[in-house]
Amino acid sequence: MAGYKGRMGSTAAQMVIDNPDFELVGVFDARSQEQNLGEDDRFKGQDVPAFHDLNLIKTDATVWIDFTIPTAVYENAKFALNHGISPVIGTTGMTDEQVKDLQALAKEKKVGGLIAPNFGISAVLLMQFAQQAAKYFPDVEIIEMHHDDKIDSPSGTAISTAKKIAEVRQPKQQGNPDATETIPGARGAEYEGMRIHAVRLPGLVAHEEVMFGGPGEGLTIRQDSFDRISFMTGVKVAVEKVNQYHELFVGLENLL
Ligand SMILES: NC(=O)C1=CN([C@@H]2O[C@H](COP(=O)(O)OP(=O)(O)OC[C@H]3O[C@@H](n4cnc5c(N)ncnc54)[C@H](OP(=O)(O)O)[C@@H]3O)[C@@H](O)[C@H]2O)C=CC1
Ligand SMILES: O=C(O)C1=N[C@H](C(=O)O)C[C@H](O)C1
Repeated sequence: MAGYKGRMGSTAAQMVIDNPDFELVGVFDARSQEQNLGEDDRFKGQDVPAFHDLNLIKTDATVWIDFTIPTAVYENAKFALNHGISPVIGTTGMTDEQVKDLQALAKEKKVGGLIAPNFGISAVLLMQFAQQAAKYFPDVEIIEMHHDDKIDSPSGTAISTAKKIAEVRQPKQQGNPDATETIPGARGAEYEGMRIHAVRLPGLVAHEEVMFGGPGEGLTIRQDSFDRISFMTGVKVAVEKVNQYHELFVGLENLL
């Protein structure tokens, strides 16, 4: 469990501990000085080795769960694949090239893995519904909303949503071609003509709206994660199934 000190990593570590079919055999966090998970007040009584240096990890783990940071996840996933450990990656922010590299490595090593920008069922369905709607409504704006500790934007879920829409939509510049921004950035990020907006506020967890517009009508699709427990069903499914495969999938829907 890489990132076990964090919001998602600690939630996922608890899910693994609580599941009689799983065994938590190690935790990894770059900055923590703990030698054992049990030193963390949230996990008193646990006896699980804690690692802090990728190169010093010795483990018989079969699955590597990663909820870390965008600048660390690629090397973490490469380590896992090179050691025959199936990565279950929730961490967002990798480049398309990094993902392609990991997929090639997984094929070479014949190790199954999953990168899922969102393990929430509501988010997986939102992305599928948005792709369906985009066939009829090419004008779309994505508004993702998260807690104000999130470091990356737009969210991996919003980027994944835009990519799924782009699969069924011709690139199209939206709005007035002569439009100007009185304040730079007012129209948000742009992806193949679509606009993506990132809201960061305390009190939020993870939410996304996809707004479509057409002549005289509109369609809004929304998903909400009110608690990080919402991601755990997807993580559990991924941990149970990923070893059955010999390639690295992108998107939880590939395992559902
Ligand atoms: N796919 C999904 O369903 C979801 C994905 N996410 C993604 O998960 C990631 C983590 O989110 P969140 O838990 O909120 O973030 P946090 O900042 O709470 O947790 C990140 C953790 O990673 C640790 N870390 C940093 N560098 C390394 C490293 N090199 N190796 C191991 N651990 C490291 C941090 O340690 P330290 O604090 O000591 O620096 C921290 O404990 C983000 O990319 C987010 O987008 C979040 C929710 C759902
Ligand atoms: O940082 C978060 O919290 C989340 N990040 C993921 C993303 O970037 O899409 C998934 C979810 O939205 C929560």
